[in-house]
Amino acid sequence: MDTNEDSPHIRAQLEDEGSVLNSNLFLEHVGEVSLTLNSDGLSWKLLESLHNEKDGLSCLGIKFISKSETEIKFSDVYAVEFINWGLIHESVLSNAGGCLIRHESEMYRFTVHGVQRSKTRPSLLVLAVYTFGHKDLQMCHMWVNRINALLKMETGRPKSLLVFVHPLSGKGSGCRTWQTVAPIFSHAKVKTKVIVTQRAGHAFDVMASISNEELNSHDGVIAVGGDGFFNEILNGLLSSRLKAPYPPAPADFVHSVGSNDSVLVHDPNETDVETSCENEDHSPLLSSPRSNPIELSNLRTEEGSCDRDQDSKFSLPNERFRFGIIPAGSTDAIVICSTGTRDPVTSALHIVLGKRVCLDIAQVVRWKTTSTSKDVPCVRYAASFVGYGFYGDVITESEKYRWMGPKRYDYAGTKVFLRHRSYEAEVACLEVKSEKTSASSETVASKRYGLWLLPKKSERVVCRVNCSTCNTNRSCVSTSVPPEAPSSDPEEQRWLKSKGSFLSVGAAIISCRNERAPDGLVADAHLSDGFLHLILIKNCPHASYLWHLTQLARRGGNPLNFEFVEHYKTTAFTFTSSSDDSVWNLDGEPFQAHKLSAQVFRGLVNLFASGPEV
Ligand SMILES: Nc1ncnc2c1ncn2[C@@H]1O[C@H](COP(=O)(O)OP(=O)(O)OP(=O)(O)O)[C@@H](O)[C@H]1O
Repeated sequence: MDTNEDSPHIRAQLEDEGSVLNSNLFLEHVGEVSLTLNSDGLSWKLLESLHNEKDGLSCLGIKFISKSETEIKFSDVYAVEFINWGLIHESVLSNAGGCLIRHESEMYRFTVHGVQRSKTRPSLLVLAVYTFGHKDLQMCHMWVNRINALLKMETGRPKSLLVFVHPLSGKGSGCRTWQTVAPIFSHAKVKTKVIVTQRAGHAFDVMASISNEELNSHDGVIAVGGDGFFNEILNGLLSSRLKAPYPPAPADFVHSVGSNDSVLVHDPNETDVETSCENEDHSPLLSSPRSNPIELSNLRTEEGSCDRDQDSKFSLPNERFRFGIIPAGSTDAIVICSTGTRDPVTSALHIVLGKRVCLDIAQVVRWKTTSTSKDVPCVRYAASFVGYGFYGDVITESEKYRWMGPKRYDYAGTKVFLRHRSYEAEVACLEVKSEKTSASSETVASKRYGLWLLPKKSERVVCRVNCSTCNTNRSCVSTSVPPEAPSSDPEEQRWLKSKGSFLSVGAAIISCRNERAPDGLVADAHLSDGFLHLILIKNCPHASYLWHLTQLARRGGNPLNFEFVEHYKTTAFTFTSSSDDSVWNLDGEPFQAHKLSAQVFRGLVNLFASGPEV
C-alpha cells in the first residue's frame, strides 16, 4: 500500500521545515486518498488508480465521487479525535465492468469534525465529518497531533462556557435542544458548566451574583432558549456591572420626573445605574430579591467596569467574553438576525468556531410605573425590541396562554388586533444630524412629523456578514472603553416630538426578523450601527392597520410606507403615557412603564455569531 520511498512504514513526508505533511490514508466512504496538511487546512485527492481521470468514478453512468481535490480549512474545523481500530468503508471499482463496489477493511482511524455551508441556504451550517484510517497507529497519532497543534493556533475559540438551559422554552424543548448540540461542545473540548433553570429569574440571579472572577474564567455565556431568556441573562450580567449614565431627555421630561430630577443629570460620576425595580409588575425578572443599590454604588471603579471589593474586574464592553444563543424559543429573532437562520446546530458551530459580532444594546429606564407612583428609576436592557401599545398588549395577553407554546402569539395577536385599542402618549426622540437628509429633499410629510427622509427600498443597506455599516467608524469593542452612548451635550441635542393617539410605539434595535416577519419590522436595521428605529403607528382605520401587519408578514413587504407610520432613526427617546395602563414589551417580556427613557449603546456586547448571509 505504501509507495513512499523515504519511509517504508509510514508514508509521511514533512516538507518546508515540517509545515506540510502528506500521507496516503483511507477516507471513509471514499477510498484511498493523498492527504495533505498545510498551515491553512487539509486537502485530499483520491488516488488516481481508483478512478478514471477522464470521467471520474462512475457506475452505470452515476457519478459517485468527485475526482476534484477536496479540502477543509482549519477555520472550519473544530475538532479532531483518534477513534482507535475499526472498519473503514471504501468505494472501489470492480475489475469487471468498472462498477463501484463497497469494500471495508479494519485499521486505526481518526475523525476530523468541521463545518460546511448548506448549498441551498448559505446561512445554514452543517456538520462535516471526515474519518481517515491507516494500519499504522503512529501515523494516525501523528496526524491527530499535527492537526490539534494547528487548531490550537486558531484564535478566539472558547475553552470554557457557562450554559443556561430553559427547559420550558418554546415548545418545551430546551433540554432536548441542548442534548442535540452538546456533543459539538464535547468534541471541540469546550468545558461547559450547565445550569438548567428551575424558575423564571433563576438565570438572572445567577448572572447577577456570580463573581467577576468566575465570570472571567469563562469565555462566554450561552442561552439555550428564546429571546426572553437571553434578555434575562443579559440583564443579570449588566445590571450589577454596567455603570453608565441614564439616557438623555428633553427638559420638560426631566422636570416632569419631579423628585428624580437630579438622577437625570448626565454625569456618569454622579449617576449610578440602579438595579432595584419595584416589584409591582409581574415580570419574572423582578420576582426575586435584587442587589442593594447602595452597595452597587460603591462598586464602580471606572466607567464601564466593575470592581467588587475582593473581586476581580469585569470590563464592559468586553471583547473576550461573548454571549451565545442556541435557539429553542418561540420567536428567536436575535438568533435569526445574527446568524441568518434559526438552527441550533448552526448556532453551536458559530460558538465553537469562536465567531464574533458586536450587538447594540438599549438601556431602558422606567421613571414611573403609573402616573401617580413615586418610583426609583428601574433600568433594564434589551437586545432586539422595545414596544408599547399593540406589542405590550400582545405580550400581556400571550402570557395567559404560555401553555400553547409559540402559537400563543398568533392567538393573542388576533385578539389584540380585533380590540383595536389606541393609546394617548407623548414621544420624543433625539435627532441625529449626521443621518438627516438635506432639508430640500424632505417631503411635506417628513417635515410635518419631523421625519427623516428614509432611503428608498432599493437603496437600503441590509446588515450582513462583515457589514460595512456596523464596522464603519468603530473598532468593534475594546476593553476599558466606555460604551458609545448618545451625546449628553444639550447644545448638540434637538428633540423631535410626536404627541397623539398611537396603536403602537416600537423601538427596533435590530431588524427583528422572525418567521412571522421575514424581513423584520425594519429591514435595514443593523446589529451594531448604534441606532434605534423608533416606529410610531398613529391611530388609523382597522383595515389600514391590517394592511400594515400584512406587509410586515410578507417577504419584500414595506410595512413602514404608510401615512400613519412615523419612522425615526435615533439614538435615544422618551415616552410618557396618558393612561395608567401602560405595558411595554422588552425582548418579548412584559414591563410596566408609564414614563420611560431609552438610549442605545453601540456594540456593548459581543455575540458568538457572524451576522446573517441574506
Ligand atoms: N425553568 C423555568 N420555568 C419557568 N419560566 C422560566 C424558566 N426559565 C426561564 N423562564 C422564563 O421564561 C421566559 C421566556 O423564556 P424564553 O424566551 O426561552 O421562551 P419563549 O417565550 O417561548 O421564547 P421567545 O422569547 O423567543 O418568544 C424567560 O424570560 C424566563 O424568565
